[in-house]
Amino acid sequence: MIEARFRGALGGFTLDAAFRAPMRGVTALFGPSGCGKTTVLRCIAGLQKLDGRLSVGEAVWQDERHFLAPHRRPIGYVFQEASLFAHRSVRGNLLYGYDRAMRGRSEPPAIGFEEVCDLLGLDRLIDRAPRHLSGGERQRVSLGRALLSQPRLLLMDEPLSALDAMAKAEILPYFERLHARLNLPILLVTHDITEVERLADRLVLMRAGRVEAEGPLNDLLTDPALPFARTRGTAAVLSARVAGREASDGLVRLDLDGQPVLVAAAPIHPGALVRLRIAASDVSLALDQPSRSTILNVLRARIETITDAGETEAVITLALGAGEGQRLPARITRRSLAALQLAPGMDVYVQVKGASLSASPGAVEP
Ligand SMILES: Nc1ncnc2c1ncn2[C@@H]1O[C@H](COP(=O)(O)OP(=O)(O)OP(=O)(O)O)[C@@H](O)[C@H]1O
Repeated sequence: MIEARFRGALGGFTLDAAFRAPMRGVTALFGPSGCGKTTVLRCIAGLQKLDGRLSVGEAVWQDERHFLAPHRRPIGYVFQEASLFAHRSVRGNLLYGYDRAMRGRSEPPAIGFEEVCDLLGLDRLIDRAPRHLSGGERQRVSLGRALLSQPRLLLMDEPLSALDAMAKAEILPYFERLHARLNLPILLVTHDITEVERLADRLVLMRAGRVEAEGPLNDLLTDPALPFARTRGTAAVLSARVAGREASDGLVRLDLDGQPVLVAAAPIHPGALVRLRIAASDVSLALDQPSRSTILNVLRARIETITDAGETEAVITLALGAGEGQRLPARITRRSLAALQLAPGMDVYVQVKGASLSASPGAVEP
C-alpha cells in the first residue's frame, strides 16, 4: 500500500491531501486545473518538500524525521511532454535508465528491454532519432524509458494531454496492455474523464488542494453524492469476464456478476477480465421482462437511489442482481420515472443495447 499525506502552503495555494493507493494498478488523481494534482506528484517524487508522510510498501520515504532525496526514490516519471535525449536514438534513450538501474543489481530486471519494446511497439522505431518521432511515439519511448529504469512506482503527469485526438486513440491501447502486465503501482494525473474510464482502477478525486473522495473507480463514478453521476455523458466502468464467442454471429459473451452480456467487440481470451463501459444514457428500464425488442442485453438490478439531474431528467443508481452486484447509472426522463412509479428498493429489468457497449482489456477492481 502507498500511504501519502502532505500539508503546506505554496504561495496562495494550500495543499492538505491524504490518500492511499494499492501496490498494483492505476490510481488516477483527478480534478480541475489548479487543484493540486501535480503538486502531490512532485511531493511523492521528493521534488517538492511539504510537511507530511509517505510510505511505499514497507519503505518510508518521508516522515517527521526523514526525507529521502529525490534521486534515491526508485520512481519512473512520465511528463506531459516527452523529454528525450535529442542526440540519442530511441535505443539509446531506452538503455539510458536501464543500464544505470542494472549496474550493481543482483536480481533480474522486473521488466526487460525486449518486453518493453514489444509491449510499447518500439521495435520499428529503435534506430530513429527523437526528432523523427510523432508525439505519440515520443510518449511511448518516454514510458518505455521510465519502465526500464526498474521503478517501484510510476508517476504519470498528464501523459496524453499534449497529444491530439488521433494520437491519443493510438497510444491508449498500449497503455491498456501494460496495465495487466505491470506489477507496480501507477499514479496517473489527469483531468480527462475518458482517460480515467480507460485506464484507472482507483480514483482520488481532488478539489482545491483537498481529497474530496477516493475509492475503486466505479464506486466513485456511480456515487450520487459526487459530481460524476449527474454529469451528462456519465458512465459506469464495470468489471466483467469473457465467457466466449457466439459461433452464429461473432458477438462476444461476457459474464457480468453472473449475468450474460453480449458485446459487438471485445478482447476474446476466454476467462480474461475486461472493463465494460456502460453510458447512463444507453440504459433503459422496464418493470416486466421485455420481449420482441432489438435490445440484446437485459439484466436484473435493484434501484438504489434516484437523483434529479436538471429539470426533466433523473439519474437512477442501480445495483446488479438483487442489489449485491456492481453499480451502474441510468439516465431517464422524470416523466418515465413517474409513469413507472420507480422507487428505491424496486427490482427492474435493465436494458442495454449491445452496439453501444465497449469492452477493453485491463480489469478494474470489482
Ligand atoms: N512553487 C509554487 N509556488 C507557488 N504556487 C504554486 C507552486 N506550485 C504550485 N503552485 C500553485 O498551486 C496550485 C496547484 O497547482 P498544481 O500544478 O498542483 O495543480 P494541478 O491540479 O496539477 O493543475 P493542472 O491540471 O492545471 O496541471 C496552483 O494554483 C499553482 O499555481
